[in-house]
Amino acid sequence: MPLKRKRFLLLYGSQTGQADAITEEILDNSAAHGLECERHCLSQAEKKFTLEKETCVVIVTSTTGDGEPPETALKFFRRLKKKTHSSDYLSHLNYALLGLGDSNYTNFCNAGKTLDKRLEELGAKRFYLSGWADDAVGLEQVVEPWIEGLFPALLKFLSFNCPDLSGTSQITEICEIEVERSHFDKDGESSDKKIETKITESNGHFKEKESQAKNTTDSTEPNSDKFESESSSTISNGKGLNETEDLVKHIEAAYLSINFDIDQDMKPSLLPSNSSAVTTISEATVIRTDILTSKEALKKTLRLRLKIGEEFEYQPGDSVSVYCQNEEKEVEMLLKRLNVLDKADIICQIELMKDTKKAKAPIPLHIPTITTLRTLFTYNIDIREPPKKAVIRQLVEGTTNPQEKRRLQELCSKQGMGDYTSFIRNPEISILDLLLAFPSCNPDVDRLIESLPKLQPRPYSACSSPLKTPQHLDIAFNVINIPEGDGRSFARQGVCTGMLDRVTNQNQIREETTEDGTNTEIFQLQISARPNQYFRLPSDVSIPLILIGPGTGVAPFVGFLQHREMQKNSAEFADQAFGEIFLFFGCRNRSQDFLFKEELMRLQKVDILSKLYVSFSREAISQEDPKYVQDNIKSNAEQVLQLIYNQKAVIYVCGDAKNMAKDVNQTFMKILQEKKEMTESEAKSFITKMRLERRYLEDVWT
Ligand SMILES: Cc1cc2nc3c(=O)[nH]c(=O)nc-3n(C[C@H](O)[C@H](O)[C@H](O)COP(=O)(O)O)c2cc1C
Repeated sequence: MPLKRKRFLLLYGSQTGQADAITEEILDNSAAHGLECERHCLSQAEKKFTLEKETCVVIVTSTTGDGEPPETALKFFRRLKKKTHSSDYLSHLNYALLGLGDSNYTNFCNAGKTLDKRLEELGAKRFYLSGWADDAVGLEQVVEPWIEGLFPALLKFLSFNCPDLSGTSQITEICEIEVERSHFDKDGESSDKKIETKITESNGHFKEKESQAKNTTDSTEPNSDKFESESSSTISNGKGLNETEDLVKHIEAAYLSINFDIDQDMKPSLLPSNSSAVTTISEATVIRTDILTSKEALKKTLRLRLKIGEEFEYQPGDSVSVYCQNEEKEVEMLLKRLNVLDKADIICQIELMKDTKKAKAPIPLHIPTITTLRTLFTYNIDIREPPKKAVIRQLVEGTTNPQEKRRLQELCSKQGMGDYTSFIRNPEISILDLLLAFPSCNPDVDRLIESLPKLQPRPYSACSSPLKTPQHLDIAFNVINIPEGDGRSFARQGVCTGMLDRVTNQNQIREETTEDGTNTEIFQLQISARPNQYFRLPSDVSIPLILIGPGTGVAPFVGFLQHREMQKNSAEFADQAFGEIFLFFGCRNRSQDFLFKEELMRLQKVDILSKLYVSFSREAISQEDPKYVQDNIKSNAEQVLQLIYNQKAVIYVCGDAKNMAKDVNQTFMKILQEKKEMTESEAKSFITKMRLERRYLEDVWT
């Protein structure tokens, strides 16, 4: 009788596909370690798996929104949260947890951390140290060592707990695993030091012993040259090719094949039939496009008016996901570089390879089975995202020139982590850039389809109110322009903002007007609603609002203000007192990028907006002139604190997470210390309390 393989359950909660891809990798590695792995999305709880029946689970979950679990995991989290669960509810369960997050957000890895805490509260035991991977510095810095250490931990745990092997159900032996990981303190602040963490398990408890080690990523500086520069010797550290090869992980087993020998009358589909399993996709028509910035402005900001169907529901504060497509020219260049231009428009079928060695390989959810290569690379696959190391590993296979091969090996090796960050991740190198820089690399298209990620829809905040324009929804965004250089072989626009700019180009209007405008049907878009559970107006209209949104961060607040205007004018709220609204907006220059200027001034005139504070960063001459939103918050500290203290105002922050949201937070800390004579820790607790009460809300992006 064949020996029964040791089994574990693998779960993922993913918003944009990274946790999904990471668990794919774990699944792929499981068979090689002689383990049986059952992988499910957290949305499948109670359908495909039940935690109550499991003994060993590995969970990878990201965080989204303002510290929330991915949408697909919400139900799972809610179920675990139930107060009726006893403290030994999951005492039979042993788990390993990897949280994905981004330390630019205040609640770093909050979903993972909340889950970790809850599992512990319910009696589950960790058999491996929880990892917190940071997208701000590169997930792989934690993910790779975490996965490397996971398998020995799993094998050790399952050996002692697998009845057919040891006959014991208790962990009796000390499990010692060494992992290197980036370290984050309790507040989610990223430390630039690499921590060597020694985990020692004894009777189900872990002790952490930390010693600082050198940060490997700071040894190389970005280099704008092609990749075969002298820096290759920096990575290889004097070691020969064979030694580097040892460190390149195995290539995932091939599992997809493209069949061109099919009925050419079949209709290719743009989206796979199962792509809308969780989300409802609706049609919207762009009926008006305004340029909100002047010709002289550094960036072009567009406002698009979308005609939506009755079924499309949203609230101010919500976002809308726009399904986008890659630029025609870029797709053409890539297909050409892959030597498949001659087959690009032939209808083909994407099939599972009959003899694949990949365990339980499904056709990825984002890939339609009947398609053409051009359709696939235009609508379904992300060709811009810097190639992950798994993709580079595949490129190594298809590369003939030894020097190029070696360089690619280095870039996806453990030692090449620093170079990967400097040369691929930071300059946002695309698969096409990489292929153009490595001319002897000719990968199989089938393999690339397997490993390139899904082209994700892009979220934009609604900047309108359904009360004011029930048939329309407005969005506003900067058109992203990325220059050539730093390894990028050509100048490009952002995938979605570039697409929206191109398709509306002929119909863009510059003067801002508040009238309904043209109703020419410009372009048909596919969209889905992305509700923002907390970033909403309070139902009590008497609560004052402090809105902080420089640049396009002001977008949701235009929706908030229009909504309040409609409420104020309606019979339903006739006898109600409305709370004050302060808006802190910031831009470079009043004549160039004062977005929604007319509309905001109108809203102030009709007394919806109580105070409009605008800072112009490029106009400030003296030290006293407010440069940024936080400067205006500081100079109006008394009034702001009065609203917060005496009237329980809600603070909303929207825009750049990297600098602005952090600076605003710091400013509130400072004014609380200065004006309310708090200590630093009291001010911190005050803001934390406001966050917990959902009175300090952020909708920020990196
Ligand atoms: C809209 C949005 C909101 C996010 N909010 C947070 C957050 O509050 N805390 C955090 O640590 N990471 C946050 N992130 C970062 C993601 O967790 C991180 O990029 C992760 O790798 C995504 O994994 P996924 O693709 O599996 O969802 C956010 C990302 C996006 C796009």
